[in-house]
Amino acid sequence: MTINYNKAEFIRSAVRPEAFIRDGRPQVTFAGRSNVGKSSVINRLLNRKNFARVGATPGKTTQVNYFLIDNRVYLTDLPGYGYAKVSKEERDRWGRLMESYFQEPGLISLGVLIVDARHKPTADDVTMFQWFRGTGCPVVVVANKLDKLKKSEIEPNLQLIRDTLELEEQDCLVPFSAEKGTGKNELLSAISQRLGV
Ligand SMILES: Nc1nc2c(ncn2[C@@H]2O[C@H](COP(=O)(O)OP(=O)(O)OP(=O)(O)O)[C@@H](O)[C@H]2O)c(=O)[nH]1
Repeated sequence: MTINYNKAEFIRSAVRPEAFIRDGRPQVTFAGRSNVGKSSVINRLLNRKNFARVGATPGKTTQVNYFLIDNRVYLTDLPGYGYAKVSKEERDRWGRLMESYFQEPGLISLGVLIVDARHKPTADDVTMFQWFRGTGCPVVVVANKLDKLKKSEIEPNLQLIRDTLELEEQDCLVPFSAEKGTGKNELLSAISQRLGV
């Protein structure tokens, strides 16, 4: 039975590893640089306007947010990274939380890394991709803000993303626009296919 993304509820924010959810349901984990449009992508998937936070002060909160979809699957929202104005203390807190998250076996069923379709992925994007890889889970890469590209720029930019992240044949790169809704169905079916639901 397909997942009903209209049935989504916020469960909790985890600021410490003790609060990570471990109840056996599959978890689809979203990560991305601050301001890449992660909240907008999540809102688009869930057919909501202001469900996941959009446009708040970038990088202000270091917490893992859990949304339960259709009572079956968690959408796990990792705190954004790479925001220059974050204090060292906040960055360290982020690092410790992520270390715990990625080190714990079996937490992630599927990784969704959101990058900016306009730019070469940053060193932080590459690191995050490798962390996902390191868990052994499948990873889907979403190239967001596609609407900001000229048609002629799309293919070269996607290739740059593939090359920089060293994507392999089986890896999925979904061109996406949270603004326009482009790529939504492709992303939903990539998720379903990889979760086997
Ligand atoms: N043109 C365009 N703008 C987008 C798109 N997705 C997001 N934005 C804009 O990008 C800005 C950042 O979006 P957010 O969804 O808040 O980004 P975020 O990654 O969740 O940011 P943090 O809260 O800092 O982690 C907002 O002004 C959005 O309206 C898109 O596909 N196209």
